[in-house]
Amino acid sequence: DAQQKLGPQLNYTITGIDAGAGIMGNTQTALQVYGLKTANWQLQTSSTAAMTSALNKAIQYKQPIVITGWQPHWMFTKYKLKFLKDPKNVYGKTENIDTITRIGFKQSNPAVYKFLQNFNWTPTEMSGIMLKVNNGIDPAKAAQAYIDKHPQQVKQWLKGVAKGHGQKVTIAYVAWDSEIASTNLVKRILDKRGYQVTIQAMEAQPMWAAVATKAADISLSAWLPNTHAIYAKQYKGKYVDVRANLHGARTGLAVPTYMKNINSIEDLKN
Ligand SMILES: C[SH](C)CC(=O)O
Repeated sequence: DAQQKLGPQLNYTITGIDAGAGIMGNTQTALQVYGLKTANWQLQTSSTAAMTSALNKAIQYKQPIVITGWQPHWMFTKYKLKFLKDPKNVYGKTENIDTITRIGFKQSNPAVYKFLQNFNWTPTEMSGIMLKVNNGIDPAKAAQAYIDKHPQQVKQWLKGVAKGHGQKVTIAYVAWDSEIASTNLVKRILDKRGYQVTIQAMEAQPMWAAVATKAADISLSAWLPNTHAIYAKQYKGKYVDVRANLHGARTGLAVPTYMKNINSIEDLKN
């Protein structure tokens, strides 16, 4: 009930995702700077799937829940959620999702590099594929459906991109819904253009390490300037930031809108 303190109702727990995600590091910082750690609050590490199923259950029973949330993501389409205000700006304002490559990729595969310079889309366009995959459609099929629906955009992305002859390309990503969408779309387009694309899912830190050690050629999943700042710093000089492939992303703590009296991270202490 509204009177009972939120902390005990939630066992002082924020429901998180995979440990290496930047949003998790930012949330640990938030626990410190908002004085929540001293108030017994903790961050539960799990996975995107576990977090979204906990969210689904809480909403089903109209129970309180605080999650690590981000846009673009289907959870904001499927459920009525709101970000908690972040007066200390721990999570930063809007984020970009950047495309990064290993050093030397432009020289070894100028055509695919050209594609990466062209590739960019909006949160709404990404959400189209994300929702299909969330509804159980195979990511490759959801990607093909996007290509069929956006022929002009795909033609633009392929402008000046020479056909491949089976050259191998490796894309590393983290299995967040947003990255499953972008990685499968780019794989599909480049495979059809004659390249042989392998996609590898891993945790965030190994993804950056894979590009930095040239184990992978590309990642479409660099959340910057804030969320992956720690990795960008750790691997400074060991990757090429080609461009933002999406603008207007965002991360933070989020709650269902029925939690009327919780509107800021500060309110968690009440
Ligand atoms: C969960 S967001 C997609 C990215 C991140 O937190 O590292």
